[in-house]
Amino acid sequence: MAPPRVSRGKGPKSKHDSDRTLKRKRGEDELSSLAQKVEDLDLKATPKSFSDLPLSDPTARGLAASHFKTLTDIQSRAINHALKGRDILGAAKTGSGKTLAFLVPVLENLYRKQWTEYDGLGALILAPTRELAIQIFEVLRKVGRYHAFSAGLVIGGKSLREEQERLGRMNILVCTPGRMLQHLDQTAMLETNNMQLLVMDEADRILDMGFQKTVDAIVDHLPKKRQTMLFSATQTKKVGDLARLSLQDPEYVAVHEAAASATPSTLQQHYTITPLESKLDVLWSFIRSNLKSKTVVFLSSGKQVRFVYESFRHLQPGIPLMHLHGKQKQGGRLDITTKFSQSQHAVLFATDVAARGLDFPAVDWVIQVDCPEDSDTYIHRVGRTARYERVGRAVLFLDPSEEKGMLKRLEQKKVPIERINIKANKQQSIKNQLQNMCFKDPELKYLGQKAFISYVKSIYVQKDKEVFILKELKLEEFAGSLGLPGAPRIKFIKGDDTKERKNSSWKMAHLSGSEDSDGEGGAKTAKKDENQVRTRYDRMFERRNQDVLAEHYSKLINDDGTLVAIGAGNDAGEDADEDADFLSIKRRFAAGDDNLGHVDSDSDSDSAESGFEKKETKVVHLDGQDPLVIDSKRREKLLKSKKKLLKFKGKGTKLVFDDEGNAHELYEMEDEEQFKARGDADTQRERFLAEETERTRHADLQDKEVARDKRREKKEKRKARERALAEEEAGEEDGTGHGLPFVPFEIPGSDSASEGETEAPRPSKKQRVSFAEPHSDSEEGSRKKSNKGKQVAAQPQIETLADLEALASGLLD
Ligand SMILES: Nc1ncnc2c1ncn2[C@@H]1O[C@H](COP(=O)(O)OP(=O)(O)OP(=O)(O)O)[C@@H](O)[C@H]1O
Repeated sequence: MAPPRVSRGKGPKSKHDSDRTLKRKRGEDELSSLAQKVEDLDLKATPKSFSDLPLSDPTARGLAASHFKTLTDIQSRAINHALKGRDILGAAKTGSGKTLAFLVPVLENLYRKQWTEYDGLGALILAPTRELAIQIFEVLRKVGRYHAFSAGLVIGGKSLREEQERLGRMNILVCTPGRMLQHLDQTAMLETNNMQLLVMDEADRILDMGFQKTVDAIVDHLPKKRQTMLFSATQTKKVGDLARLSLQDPEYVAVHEAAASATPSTLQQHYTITPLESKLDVLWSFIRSNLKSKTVVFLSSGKQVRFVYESFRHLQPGIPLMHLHGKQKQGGRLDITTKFSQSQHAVLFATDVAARGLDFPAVDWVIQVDCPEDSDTYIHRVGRTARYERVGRAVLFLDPSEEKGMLKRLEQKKVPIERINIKANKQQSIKNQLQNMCFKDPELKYLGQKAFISYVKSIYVQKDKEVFILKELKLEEFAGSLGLPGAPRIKFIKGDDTKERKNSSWKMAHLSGSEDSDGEGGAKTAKKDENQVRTRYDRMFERRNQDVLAEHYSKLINDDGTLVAIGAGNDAGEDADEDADFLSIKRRFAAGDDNLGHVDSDSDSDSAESGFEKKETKVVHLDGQDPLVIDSKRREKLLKSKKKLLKFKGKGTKLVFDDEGNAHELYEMEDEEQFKARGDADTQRERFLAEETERTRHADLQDKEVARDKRREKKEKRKARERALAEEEAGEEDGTGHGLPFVPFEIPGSDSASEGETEAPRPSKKQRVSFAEPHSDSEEGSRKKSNKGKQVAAQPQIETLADLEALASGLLD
């Protein structure tokens, strides 16, 4: 409870007191009337605009300032229920406005609970990708600009420590699951026992296999009693998922379940039968004939994206090209999303990292060059166009082997899609150009090889074998279409591949032969080559590619143990030997430095004869270690440092003495019979692990509890102090006594002090609520102005990429 305020002033004091009491009273009245309206909400009604909803003034103003007036279907059906605190399972088409459907209730429900800085974390919003989290955060900043909550973005990419320091102050967090879990595990300042709302955008993606465990662990940290909202464009009512999130009697708001199709009606969807080996030609022809469009092109892997981007860039199609995939650095990814959002005409090559949730404005086309893994992914990909009542077109390239299976899947999901044919006269082949480029540029060729391998691998691992039939793909031709002289061999299809090669035409065999000269042929064909006449051109080709490729072969193997390029067996073996040589210690040593260990020397007579400085190769024998060959100046120096040499010496053994003074090893084998009596080794190991895990978990919980208690105690004391101070200062002020409690929507990176604000007194809950109301006293104008100034200053403008990066790359930089 706030301590009684000490009255110090005279005459005007009582007037201010009564002003303040009046305002507080008005705030309370408005709040209770708002709560009553929410209570009375008719859940069967379908409101048309935001003004039909019982919303607080700050939210209503935020929505109006962001030009949101009418409600979309999902908003109209979900917000009512969510305002009443019900759990929601929301499914609606892509681009239908799901973000506001959960953000508005988050703001409102915390507002009605009079949430303040002291109440800690009130709402947690999870998104599957960093980009989506940033996007949600941006919308939150826009519509929540008149609220006084603090909000943060937790997406990794910044030091955990920096984030930790600020997390304790946040009311709303938008985050990716991995990073959030890290904080929940490690940040004692983060209190979640009071949390009110959990939201998951693209919930099905978050709940799929990759994130399941993380989500389980996050939910473990959250209070059981809370409101949970799940949203996605393709949601199922998986009982297991709902149970793991402890959803309570959720309202299932599925806007497209009743609809005739699962995709927006403004979206035209087509597919074309394009054999794998013609895909790049068709894509190129498409891009060349749509230079005045904005297009997103989906490919199955980051390596594919890189290769297509790099090779098309060389070919200069006459439209800006960009690429986005998960392996890019976060800064780069943001840079590209911003650039593509701002572009009028551009092509973005992307993996599924861009498939969900990203709201690129005005995309005309979505081209799916590689078949999506399932119909849900298809729906999310095409959803990058035709967003919020805009028109858009999507084309899916299907290999003949994929047609039947994929169309069946799409039909099951109510996706209306029609076949189109590519006009033959518009088609252009770039195969020769690609081959030429790969020939001249070994790096590009290497990228092509990686792209090939990753594509084949992606087909191999696909679950839906009715759609993805590896045997039916013409891989040699596909490799040729990427500009490669032959298909890199892949271990898991070795059997098929060998058979195929045996049966392949002479021409194909010849092609593989020429690959051999390139260092890519198999051992068999290499032998054949010895008898063949090699032209000068062949030799030039060999020389041109040798070095770079030799390096890349080893990479091909190292990156993924299962993949081997043709002929890499030989070459890689050599490389491996070379590597081994490179790593072994062979150094020169000048005599006289045998301060550690025993030294054998072996003089270099050639160098002595030649008159150069005499050097010796020596071998130092260290106790219990392999001998060290000393043959370099660096090693000479090293030998002078006992400390450095210590790392080459064996570690001492620690002995323990029993009561009789007998020495024992620290760990000794126990009596075998005794050991066996306790059960077999596996059971004992499991038991030991279980006990240790439990012990650690228990200790961890205790540590956290202690840390939390300390923090809570500190916080209570601070609160009491600040309340007293606030009351006192409010009494001394001439004006209304209401200050901006703390920076609204505190942004990662914003520093309120640096924006010229002095420390504002901490308000009580009641003050915060009444702050949202217009001031009516004589100084209202000036106060309003100054507050407005603060709000504007505190709302960082995202104009440049650097701003966005600063915003995104972690919490409160
Ligand atoms: N009530 C509204 N009035 C006008 N525009 C809106 C409204 N609600 C959302 N929008 C706009 O519609 C677009 C799509 O919204 P949003 O990103 O929330 O869609 P979504 O359903 O989450 O899509 P996805 O499933 O792809 O994530 C955004 O540009 C947003 O600004």
